[in-house]
Amino acid sequence: MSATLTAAPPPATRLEHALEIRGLFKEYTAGKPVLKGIDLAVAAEGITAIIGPSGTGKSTLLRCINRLVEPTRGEIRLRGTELTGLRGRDLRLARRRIGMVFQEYNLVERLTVMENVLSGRLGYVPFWRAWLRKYPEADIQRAFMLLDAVGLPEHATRRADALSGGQRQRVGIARALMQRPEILLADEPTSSLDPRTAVEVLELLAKLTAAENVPVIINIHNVDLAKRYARRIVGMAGGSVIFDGPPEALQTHHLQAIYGGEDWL
Ligand SMILES: Nc1ncnc2c1ncn2[C@@H]1O[C@H](COP(=O)(O)OP(=O)(O)OP(=O)(O)O)[C@@H](O)[C@H]1O
Repeated sequence: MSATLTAAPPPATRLEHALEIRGLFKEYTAGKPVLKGIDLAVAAEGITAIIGPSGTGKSTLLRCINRLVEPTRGEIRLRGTELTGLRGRDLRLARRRIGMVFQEYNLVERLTVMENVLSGRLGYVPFWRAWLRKYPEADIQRAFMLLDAVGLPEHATRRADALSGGQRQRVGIARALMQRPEILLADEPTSSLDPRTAVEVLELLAKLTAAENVPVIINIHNVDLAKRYARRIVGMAGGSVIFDGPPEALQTHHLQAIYGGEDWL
């Protein structure tokens, strides 16, 4: 199916978009595209949830945005900056504008919680400062503020490997916000967490990103959570966007089109 089932959210001017993706293709193997011409404009605020079956290209899409995966062709603009084709220093500068939260947290296990949060500034501080762990005082103050905001003020000096999954993901969120990103990408951030902790983590993510005016794109398997926290749902199937609209517009027949079949509903 190639047509999008529901019209995109109301038209907005270019300035209202944090990110614009046009005609994005990704082929890991020549001639076998995983992403088949994605067009997506992401508003400068709120959570956009990407749902879709395993293997449909959701992670590939997020990873094309921060160039962990090299797009085959197409355009990706972050507030006007074309990201595809950037190299070296320009790519590093662009990457620090994009925060990332991972399913498996990606913390440095042997470092403290505070050091992990401060590592969000690695793209900004000179190498020697990071090496000597001499971060500017303003960064340290902000790290304490963020640790407080994610509910872990008393854990600053604990090693990351001493934390629970939910606590680790809170550190992951604090680290991403430490970057002061212009957009935050979250790839299945709650898939490794129990249902209650997943809600707590999403609640926190929604609250903090709203407070800091950071738009979020989240890949998420749990459709109920997507509908609860996102202002926009993007449904992918077979490497294409086949639904794009507000949560209340997502109906059973859309889910059947996205995930296939009907016996599971
Ligand atoms: N590095 C890679 N090299 C080759 N193929 C890859 C690579 N990464 C992903 N793929 C393939 O691309 C397709 C899309 O994978 P991707 O991880 O983007 O899907 P997904 O929708 O995020 O899946 P899931 O929900 O299970 O995480 C899959 O067929 C996968 O096997």
